[in-house]
Amino acid sequence: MDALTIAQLGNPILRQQAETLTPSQYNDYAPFFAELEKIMLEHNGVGIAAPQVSESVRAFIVASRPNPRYPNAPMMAPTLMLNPEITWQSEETEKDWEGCLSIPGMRAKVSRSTHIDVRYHTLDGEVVSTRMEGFIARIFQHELDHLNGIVFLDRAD
Ligand SMILES: O=C(CSC(=O)[C@H](Cc1ccccc1)CC(F)(F)F)c1ccccc1
Ligand SMILES: [Zn+2]
Repeated sequence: MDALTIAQLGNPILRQQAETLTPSQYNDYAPFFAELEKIMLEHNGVGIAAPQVSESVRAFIVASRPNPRYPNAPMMAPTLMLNPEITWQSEETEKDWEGCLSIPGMRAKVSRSTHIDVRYHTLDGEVVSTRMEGFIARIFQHELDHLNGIVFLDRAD
């Protein structure tokens, strides 16, 4: 597999509805997901969605960690989420800064639900249902938007 590159705003791939992955595809995509995590870390991202490297499938990585903008962000191991969904989201929202590897140099404040219930599949086919809050919930909502052709500037207040 040749090196992945990050699609920039204007690339139509970022405006597509990504395709659901079938469990039989999970293992075929394992090498791609490893590359996806690598390029996210190379760019100091706290998340990345498959369409951002021109693979329009419903998968992303969430990798919260403390950073200058969110010093008390929780430290979490990069987590690959397949066919992710929000099953409930709080009415309560919070505005905060976001960035995007596909829109370098831009920052904007975006309102996101402060609490969400999510469901996703892991590479070994487990179904995970859990509640997220705060910065991790923000990253999840940002990445899920990428699977639906939405970028954070579309939601900037
Ligand atoms: O500029 C970045 C990297 S942008 C980033 O990591 C995106 C994820 C993200 C950053 C901040 C809030 C929500 C999501 C990754 C993307 F573009 F692939 F989705 C940043 C990192 C931490 C906090 C704020 C900004
Ligand atoms: Zn983004």
